[in-house]
Amino acid sequence: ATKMALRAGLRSKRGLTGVAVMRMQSPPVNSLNLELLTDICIALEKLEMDKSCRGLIITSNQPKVFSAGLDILEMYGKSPEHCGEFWKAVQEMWLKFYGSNLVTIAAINGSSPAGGCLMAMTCDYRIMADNPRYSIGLNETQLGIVAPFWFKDTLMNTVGHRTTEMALELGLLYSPAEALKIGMVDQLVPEDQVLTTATEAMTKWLAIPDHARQITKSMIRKPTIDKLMSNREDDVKNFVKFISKDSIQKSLGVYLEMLKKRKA
Ligand SMILES: CC/C=C\C/C=C\C/C=C\C/C=C/C(=O)SCCNC(=O)CCNC(=O)[C@H](O)C(C)(C)COP(=O)(O)OP(=O)(O)OC[C@H]1O[C@@H](n2cnc3c(N)ncnc32)[C@H](O)[C@@H]1OP(=O)(O)O
Repeated sequence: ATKMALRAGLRSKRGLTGVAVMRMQSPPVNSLNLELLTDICIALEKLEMDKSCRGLIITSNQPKVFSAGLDILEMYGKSPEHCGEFWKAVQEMWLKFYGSNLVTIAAINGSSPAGGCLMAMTCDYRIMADNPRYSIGLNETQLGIVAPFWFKDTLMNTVGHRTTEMALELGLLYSPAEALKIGMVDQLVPEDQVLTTATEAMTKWLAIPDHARQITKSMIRKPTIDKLMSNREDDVKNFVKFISKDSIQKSLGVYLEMLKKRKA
């Protein structure tokens, strides 16, 4: 049987129709592996084609974690072919979310490093649980790897040039309060109110006529999307070449060990 990695459904509670809630549920930490990325893309594609759907809230069913980012095990000790397939799925997820016609809101109910932060930043609006134990940011350099240009562009479009320099070069993970201050997230609320607040925010976004909002969104995001679209294959090649290096594989191995030791 295939594992359901997420649930998506149209809700009509409290008069909010046409809004899907996608809950990532890939234990233990919603790391984005090929299966979860594929499930997310298929679900989003279906919603995008469903004329009754206007908005999507993405959240996590796992305690304390929104998403741990890309699954390191998909990039560690794997063949170049596998790494290439994986990277195409990461690109696909980003392209679908960043270019979505739906109103997309991230209800960030836990930590969200690296690819998890990227996913949240593709959304139109971000609400995070106000818990100082949680963190969010693009921490790739701390793993000895380099966030590709479209991760960098997404961050720059969200928080600006100077903050991106600091955030990316140092691989900073921010507390919710810090993330709010730099504009990485838009709102903080107590943990048990993240989803209800996302629903309230959605009402505001849905009050705008879809066509006007969609054209405006596309006008702002299209240049960034086109940049990857016209470089997809080279980006895959660069990734495979980079990730296959012995030195990079070694860094990933050390990082994985560190994660395990930290737990012990
Ligand atoms: C020139 C440029 C060209 C091309 C580009 C090249 C390269 C760029 C490539 C990729 C970009 C990468 C993006 C990423 O997203 S990399 C992933 C980064 N993620 C992290 O650093 C997060 C690591 N995890 C954590 O910090 C914590 O797990 C977390 C805070 C999320 C949750 O903490 P908690 O205490 O609740 O759980 P843990 O006990 O730490 O973890 C449970 C279990 O899960 C394993 N784990 C955690 N995260 C990952 C992950 N991202 N991938 C795989 N596995 C993960 C962890 O080891 C534990 O495993 P086990 O001990 O076996 O139970």
